[in-house]
Amino acid sequence: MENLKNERIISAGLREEDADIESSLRPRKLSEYIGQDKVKETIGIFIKAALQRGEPLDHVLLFGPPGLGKTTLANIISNEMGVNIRTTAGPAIERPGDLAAILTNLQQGDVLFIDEVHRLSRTVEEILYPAMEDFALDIIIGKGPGARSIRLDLPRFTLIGATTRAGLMTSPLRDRFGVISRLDYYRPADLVVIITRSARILGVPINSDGAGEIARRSRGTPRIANRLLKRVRDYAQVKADGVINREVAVEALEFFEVDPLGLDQADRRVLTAVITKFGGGPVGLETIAAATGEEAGTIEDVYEPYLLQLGLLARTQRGRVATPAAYHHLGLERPEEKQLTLW
Ligand SMILES: Nc1ncnc2c1ncn2[C@@H]1O[C@H](COP(=O)(O)OP(=O)(O)OP(=O)(O)O)[C@@H](O)[C@H]1O
Repeated sequence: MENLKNERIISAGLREEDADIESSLRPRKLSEYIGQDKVKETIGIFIKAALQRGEPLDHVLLFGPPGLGKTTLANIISNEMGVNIRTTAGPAIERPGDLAAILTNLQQGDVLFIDEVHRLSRTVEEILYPAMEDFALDIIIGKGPGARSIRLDLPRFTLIGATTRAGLMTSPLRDRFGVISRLDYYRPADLVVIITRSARILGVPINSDGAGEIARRSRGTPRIANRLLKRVRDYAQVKADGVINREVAVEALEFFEVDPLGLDQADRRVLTAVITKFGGGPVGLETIAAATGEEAGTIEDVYEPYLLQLGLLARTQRGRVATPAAYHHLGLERPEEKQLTLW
């Protein structure tokens, strides 16, 4: 499923093709971080207060869908605090010893960024509790009745945890973060600013209508916006004069089969099946899966969230239902309307 998610041009996950531009496009200062005003303001206040007191920043938990800028924000925080950042991810820390090694190598004030923090194992998490709370590491020496615990002091550090699934985190871990910030999908106007900035850095000529068209089809996600910009740039270079205006953007995105709402063919196939094969629903997930040749889990995790968010699909107790907006978007007639025309 991970693979399938990533095969799509509009997937929010990190793809190999993003790697070359992601680091060059990443804003370095809080003032360059676009959108997410509430999060930016909150973090800005905490950074300022910590700097004034000459103390490390409290632990920060960032949560929200992939590609919205959690890693970017963690790097900005360390930059603004003037400290080093050490980056790792939940699944990469397999044993308690791995985490102990990382923690004992930190300097005073350093940021430890743990992506996918909800995927830490319980035994690793238990090492983290005293580390976050008391800046201490409890080590057990020996085995059986003779075993004893010694406490090692750690430098005062800031843990920044990132997760797409805050609900999967244990509450003892969640409770140890002093600052919890939720990142939300970006408004098209913010994405226009991000796309225009990225185009400037990449040296791509674009006007505001061109940026607007890419923004509307980017699913509220900067990572997708930057990826679409790159694809449209190639198209503009080969099929037009290199300049991205609305016409070129529309043509290119249609060529890549990303429609005006940011849906690709796979999203439309699911939606069309609900309408044309099941009269618009309600229809169960398993039945949609059988009709489209996808797995039920994939539909639920990959396709459905964005369709629900756009209000094209609704979840009812009896199954999934296509909304009037879905008929409208696909240019299909609703059954009631058909009856009316018959009369
Ligand atoms: N607020 C922003 N302003 C400008 N660019 C942004 C912003 N947020 C993200 N980006 C761009 O989007 C790309 C993806 O961001 P980032 O890697 O931080 O996402 P993420 O939320 O950590 O995703 P994941 O958790 O999937 O790794 C970055 O290359 C960055 O250039």
